[in-house]
Amino acid sequence: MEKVILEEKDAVDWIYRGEGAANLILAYTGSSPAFIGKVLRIQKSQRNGKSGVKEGRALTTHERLLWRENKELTASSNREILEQLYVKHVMSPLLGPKHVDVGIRVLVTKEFLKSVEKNVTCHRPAWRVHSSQVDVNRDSVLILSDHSIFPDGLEVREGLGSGSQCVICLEIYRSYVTLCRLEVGNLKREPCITVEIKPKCGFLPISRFITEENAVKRNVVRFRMHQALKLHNQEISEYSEYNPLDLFSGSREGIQKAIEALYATPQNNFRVFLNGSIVFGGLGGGTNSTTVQVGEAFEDILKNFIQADNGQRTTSFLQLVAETIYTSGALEQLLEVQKLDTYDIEGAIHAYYNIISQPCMVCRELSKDKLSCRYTSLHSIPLDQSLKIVKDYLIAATAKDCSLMISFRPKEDGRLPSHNTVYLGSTNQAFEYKVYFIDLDLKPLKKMEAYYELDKKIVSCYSQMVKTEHETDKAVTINSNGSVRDQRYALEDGLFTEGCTGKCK
Ligand SMILES: O=P(O)(O)O[C@@H]1[C@@H](OP(=O)(O)O)[C@H](OP(=O)(O)O)[C@H](O)[C@H](OP(=O)(O)O)[C@H]1OP(=O)(O)O
Ligand SMILES: Nc1ncnc2c1ncn2[C@@H]1O[C@H](COP(=O)(O)OP(=O)(O)OP(=O)(O)O)[C@@H](O)[C@H]1O
Ligand SMILES: [Zn+2]
Repeated sequence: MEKVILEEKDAVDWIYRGEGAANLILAYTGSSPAFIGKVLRIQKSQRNGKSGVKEGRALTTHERLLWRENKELTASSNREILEQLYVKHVMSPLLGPKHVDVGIRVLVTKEFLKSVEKNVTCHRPAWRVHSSQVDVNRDSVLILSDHSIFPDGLEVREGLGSGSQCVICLEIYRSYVTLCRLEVGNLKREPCITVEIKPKCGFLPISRFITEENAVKRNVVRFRMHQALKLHNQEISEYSEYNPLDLFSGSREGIQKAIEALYATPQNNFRVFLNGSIVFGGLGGGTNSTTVQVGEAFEDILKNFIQADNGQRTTSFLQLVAETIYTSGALEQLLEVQKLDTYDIEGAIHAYYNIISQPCMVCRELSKDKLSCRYTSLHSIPLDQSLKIVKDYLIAATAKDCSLMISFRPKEDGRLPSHNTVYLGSTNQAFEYKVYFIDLDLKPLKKMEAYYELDKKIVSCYSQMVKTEHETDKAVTINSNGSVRDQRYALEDGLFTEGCTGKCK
């Protein structure tokens, strides 16, 4: 595989699958056994004249200091290779290698990247096209397993010659393919359904470095507070019902509640794919991503998958997802990694200034009465301790931002199971499943100040919203179970004006 170089002629075999802020994901439609069942992860650059979303250089001087104990990382002179090494040597051991695909880098020509860019543009959400493009200055891309299919179930049908039109997907192929774009990942005998979840932070911080005015952070989970700011910035149109504390609760009931809430308000936290094609949730990532929800038709999509009466399939499917999360235990591992953030940004930011040997901007801004020795003492800790605090904070940041892909296929009697099995009691069906973490990127050290600023904005916006709400005594409804109804936060935009100081990013 190392010797392979993807050239212009190969671009036609790769079709748009999805994207996030930094990467484009393409699925393979060609016939090379080396690529069947794989996706390409290609880095993008911003359309603002900068050379790349993430700088081409590997680690900065201060990052070298930060990661000095991880020799594999500091030895790398190239950011792309570094990203992969970070997943391999830092995140994979922490999350469990069976849930992480480190991938393989393959060389690409500039013409390949240019051609890919041209081919996929019409499939990308316009707002993503507007803000980013394929970074054609990269000389390699990452090949990963396609987590939304079970490639060992593929049946290769008779190929399509160059110039022929496929009767299934109606595309005219410019080179020979054995699987059309819709067939890649399409299991002939049984369908594969994949759920993608971006769980975000699953615990309440208890750090003693959280100031009194931010004490609300100890009681309200970050995701829910962030919703207020996103609503204010019109990045979302309604308040999510999802509470990460439920998903990470470790209880069947809590997980089930979280999955139902994600289904009700998916935003960029929940997507469903059928044989690799998105059938529920937003395409292209981001909270304002193109919506391709199918509403009630989702029942129909589940027809060949969940053996239940019409109207009952979605419920059973959500049960299956919840049961799998409970059984796999993957989220327990993820939570442990997230909890490496023990100081909270309000503590870690001081250690950051120690590392970069700059006067602490936070201590400088805290008025004398608020500047307790709790913070000043952080400036006299040994450098090693500062390095550990910030390193752990950044690892936790990766774990708070990654996603989980869970794929299912019905278990077949004749086939030796190659994956774990989960049983769905309501339909009396057994499924094979696999669970993978994706997007385990290294967070740059220089983001620490932005993290601190965003944290302040989130708390400020949320606190202002609650204050206004109490003052106006409106929109608080009590559910039959006694809990306060979440949608009360979907208040008019005008209510946020005082507390919110700007954009969240
Ligand atoms: O800061 P957050 O919690 O909003 O997370 C960012 C995500 O926003 P979200 O709230 O999940 O919609 C954001 O997701 P979207 O682009 O909004 O889909 C990114 O994942 C971002 O990471 P990076 O800058 O691409 O490395 C994420 O930034 P990090 O904080 O993980 O660095
Ligand atoms: N290995 C994979 N198999 C199948 N689909 C994938 C895979 N990796 C990513 N995807 C799809 O592509 C989308 C974008 O990928 P990814 O999260 O890696 O991009 P990103 O730019 O790093 O995201 P972010 O905005 O969080 O930085 C994912 O949300 C997922 O739907
Ligand atoms: Zn300080």
